[in-house]
Amino acid sequence: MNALTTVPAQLSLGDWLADLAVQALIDEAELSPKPGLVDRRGSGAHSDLHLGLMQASALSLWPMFGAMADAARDAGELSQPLRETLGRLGREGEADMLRVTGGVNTHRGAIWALGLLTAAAALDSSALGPAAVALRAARLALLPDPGAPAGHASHGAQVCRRYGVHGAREEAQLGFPAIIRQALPQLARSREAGAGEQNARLDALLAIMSGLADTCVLYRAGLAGLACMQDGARAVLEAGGCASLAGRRRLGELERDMLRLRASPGGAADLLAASLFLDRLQPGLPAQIGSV
Ligand SMILES: CC(C)(COP(=O)(O)OP(=O)(O)OC[C@H]1O[C@@H](n2cnc3c(N)ncnc32)[C@H](O[C@H]2O[C@H](COP(=O)(O)OP(=O)(O)OP(=O)(O)O)[C@@H](O)[C@H]2O)[C@@H]1O)[C@@H](O)C(=O)NCCC(=O)NCCS
Ligand SMILES: Nc1ncnc2[nH]cnc12
Repeated sequence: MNALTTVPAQLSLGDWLADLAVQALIDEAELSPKPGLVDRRGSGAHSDLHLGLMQASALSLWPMFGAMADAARDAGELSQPLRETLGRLGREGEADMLRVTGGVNTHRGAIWALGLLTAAAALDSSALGPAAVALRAARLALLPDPGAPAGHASHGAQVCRRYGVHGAREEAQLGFPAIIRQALPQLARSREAGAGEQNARLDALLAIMSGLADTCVLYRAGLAGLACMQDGARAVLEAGGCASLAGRRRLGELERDMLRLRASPGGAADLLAASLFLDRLQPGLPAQIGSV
């Protein structure tokens, strides 16, 4: 029994969804060994991040996810005012995150992906299958966000323009294909093959990395770095995945390459957290979550 399976009678839909979102972020951060990323072993390719900071950052986002879910439940339908509220809550959540981390960007992409998915889940808690939730999130992401600051050239915006790739915005607008077509099917296959839960989650991360245009990797290591990440991740899966000796050797090689390039797949990590969130939603609403 744990806090996720023992749902107290008083938990509201927003509290439940916020719990799942934060737990997914903590599970992602703690999952080890992840190539180039912060995990239980250390800081990966980062000099300003560590596990404690990732955990504190994840916890700081709980009120924001709850507020996004409540806003969506109250709105009851996809609408422009709801999109504007979510944008405002996302920016406020980002400011809270930066206060907690002393200005380090830990979870910007996760606020975006998990914020949309949390709101999408709350919009219709009778349809919590991954594809249905991702589709509602995509429809939210397609609505304009007039409150977004103009003229800010984020890392993602810079490399999307330079290399002509799709970044976090388009991933959401397309209905999270990296999650729906790569991560969740791989998670199911690896579990089915008896890989064990941690190896299955690592395999899901690698499935995302094998195709994603991760703008964090592109910003630090360019197209050659991105190709190295994608090829290396595919090689681990083709060798048998993280539960196999050959796959583990390939994972070690990928890690050495990522550290040499100072490349960290932060976008893929966010999408793994979003995948774990959708995976936990699949059984549907627990009976104890009612009209609170
Ligand atoms: C619309 C936004 C998504 C803005 O997106 P944009 O691409 O313009 O901006 P970025 O600031 O680059 O943020 C995108 C973050 O998304 C993650 N990501 C990257 N590639 C992908 C992808 N292909 N698909 C999905 N997600 C992706 C990634 O987040 C992780 O990386 C962060 C660290 O990044 P960065 O600071 O660039 O990297 P460092 O190397 O550490 O920096 P240096 O040390 O080198 O200086 C980390 O936080 C991870 O989370 C990208 O960073 C959206 O963000 C937006 O509009 N937000 C405003 C409010 C809003 O609407 N909120 C949500 C409402 S529901
Ligand atoms: N585990 C992790 N390491 C580095 N950046 C990240 N962004 C999201 N999760 C991350």
